[in-house]
Parts: sequence; C-alpha cells; structure tokens
Amino acid sequence: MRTRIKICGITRPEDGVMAAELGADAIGLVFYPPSQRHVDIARAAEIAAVVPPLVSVVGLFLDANTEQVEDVLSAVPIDLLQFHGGESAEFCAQFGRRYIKSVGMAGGDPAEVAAAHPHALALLLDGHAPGAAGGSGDVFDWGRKLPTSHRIIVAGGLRPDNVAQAVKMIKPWGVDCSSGVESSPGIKDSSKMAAFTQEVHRG
Ligand SMILES: O=C(O)c1ccccc1NCC(=O)[C@H](O)[C@H](O)COP(=O)(O)O
Repeated sequence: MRTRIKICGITRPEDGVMAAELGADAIGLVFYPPSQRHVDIARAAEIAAVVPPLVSVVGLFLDANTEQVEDVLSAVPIDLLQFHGGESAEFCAQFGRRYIKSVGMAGGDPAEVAAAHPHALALLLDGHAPGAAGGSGDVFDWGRKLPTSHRIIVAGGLRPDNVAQAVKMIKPWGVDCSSGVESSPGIKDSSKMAAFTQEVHRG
C-alpha cells in the first residue's frame, strides 16, 4: 500500500504547487491565528486556487468556534477538515464535512480519542501535548500501542532522515510533515520536500 503524504502549514501558493509536484497527496492550511503558519481566508483561497487536481486541501482548526469554521468553508474549497484541539464529535460533525481528528500523543490517549470520534476518517497522531499547537517538531514514541479502529496518519517531528523508519514501524495510512520540510517557519524547502517524499516511499 502506498503511504499518503500531507504537507502541512502551506502559506504561499507556490509552496502548495511545489508540494503537489513533489508528491504530496494533500496540503494543509492552518486557520489558527497564533501559529506562524496561519493563513487568512484571502490567502487560503489564493493557495487553494492553484493546488492541482487530485490533491486534497485540508483545513486545520484548533478549538475554533462554529462561525470561524463556517466562514472558511464558505470562501475556500476545503476537501477535508482537520481538528487539532479538544473538539467534540458533535462539534466536528456539524459541518457535514469529512474530517480527521488529531491526538496530542504527549500525554494524550489515542484509544480515548478514537472512541470519542467514531466518524473521523483517520486519527492524526502528533507529538505535542493535548491542546497544544502542532508544528512543534516533537516526535512521539512510535512503539506505542495504537488503535486499530481508524486509519492512522503519523505526524510530529517527521523529517527526511526519520520518516522511512516511522513508516516501517507503524505502517500508517499516511504521514504528515510541517517543520521538517521548512527553511523557516511557514516557508517550505523544495529539496527537503523532495527528499521527504522519496524517503516515505522507501520506508
Ligand atoms: O503547524 C502549525 O503551526 C500548527 C498550529 C496549530 C495547530 C496545528 C498545527 N499544525 C498541525 C499539523 O498537522 C502539523 O503538520 C503537525 O503538527 C506536524 O508538525 P511537525 O512536527 O512540525 O512536522
């Protein structure tokens, strides 16, 4: 099975195109103002407009309110929602969209999140503490027991030099990377992205 790749925290249209051309199956747009990778609605629409077909645009929220999510959905062609905070299943489902739910593995219990979100399409396991922001570069223990009820997307500190090992150990549906393919926060680096996608498929 081919491991899917999401490159998160895209802030520039050219980086969205480059990620897709270098093998990303999805790009992530962060709608969380405190993040250095935050994009406003206008910028997000510019990026989504140039992302090639057959590449998904993921809209990421961390404990946003309903109106904030709806404002984005009414202006940006989002294919998939990613909820990165303590959102309930009811909150996530109210938009009638497909969604994935993240788990902060530094103290968080993936089994508990899996049970609370039976309709999430996948769990995105990230290295940070529950409720904390992502994009931190923190790795979690890949030897941990993981739920089998959901597809797994591994995130957290993945880089070209460690992603093959993560894929080999966990055999996830997909991998997600942000800071590991950047030259500075929010700015993606083409050679790191090329190396990353190559290493995913070696794993
Ligand atoms: O990337 C951010 O700045 C961010 C801020 C707040 C919530 C989530 C955020 N990113 C979520 C992602 O999906 C990242 O790709 C994931 O945390 C992995 O990041 P990294 O460890 O830098 O690869």
